Amino acid sequence: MTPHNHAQPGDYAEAVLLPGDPLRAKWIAETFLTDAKPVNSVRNCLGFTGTYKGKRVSVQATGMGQPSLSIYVHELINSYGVKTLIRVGTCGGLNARVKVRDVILAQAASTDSAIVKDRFGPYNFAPIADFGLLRAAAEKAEAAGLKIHAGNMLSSDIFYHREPGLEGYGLLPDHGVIGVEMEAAALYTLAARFGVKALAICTMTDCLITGEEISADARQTSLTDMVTLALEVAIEA
Ligand SMILES: O=P(O)(O)O[C@H]1O[C@H](CO)[C@@H](O)[C@H]1O
Ligand SMILES: O=c1cc[nH]c(=O)[nH]1
Repeated sequence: MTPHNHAQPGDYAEAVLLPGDPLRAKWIAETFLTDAKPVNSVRNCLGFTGTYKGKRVSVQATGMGQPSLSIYVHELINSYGVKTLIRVGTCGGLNARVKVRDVILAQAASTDSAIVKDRFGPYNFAPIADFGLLRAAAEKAEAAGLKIHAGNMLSSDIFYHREPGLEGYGLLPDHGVIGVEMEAAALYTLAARFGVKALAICTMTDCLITGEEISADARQTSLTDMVTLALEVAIEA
């Protein structure tokens, strides 16, 4: 069907979860979905469709970074008719309020990426989450007693900055940017361009202030909270 996806038309549900990691996509399909079937394995960027609480839902890995996510998201929207895209990612923490294992809803996504900046000429476009998805996620998290933070995420093209810790992020932490990952701004920009809904939910796995990192076991548990929240939002979108 596309250079990056051999799924057939109709293979994807209208709502798709988007982890960066293909093995996280497999884990989500095997752990949370009923009757999950593989729909894509081109480049090992795995995709699956199954059901959650009786509703059809898919999961598709995007790889790391905004160019990679943009390819998968562009094709999911334009070749497979996907209408709701929810990223389920990991992120670094830029604010002392956010503790490892906390879940962040990316209300907006700042970026250093040319993939967003170069599109709008003299304007600074503000990539934002779909308000309905954001509100649903906040309400469901609260009802479940899950601690969340909603705020401005940084989607950076750079994982390893030259400067250590927070120094690589300039004035952003002082302006309320609470976490750093590598995809949400491109996801929000594509969703805006094609008139579909998107939200990025991330678990904070490494704090750039304290250096604290999440263990493999704890990571699994925390990702369960995030994935369950994303699935609950996806089936009602
Ligand atoms: O865990 P994922 O979803 O891949 O997200 C984060 O992890 C990767 C970097 O380690 C980047 O893709 C970043 O956005
Ligand atoms: O992109 C990412 C993801 C996790 N931690 C970081 O510092 N950056």
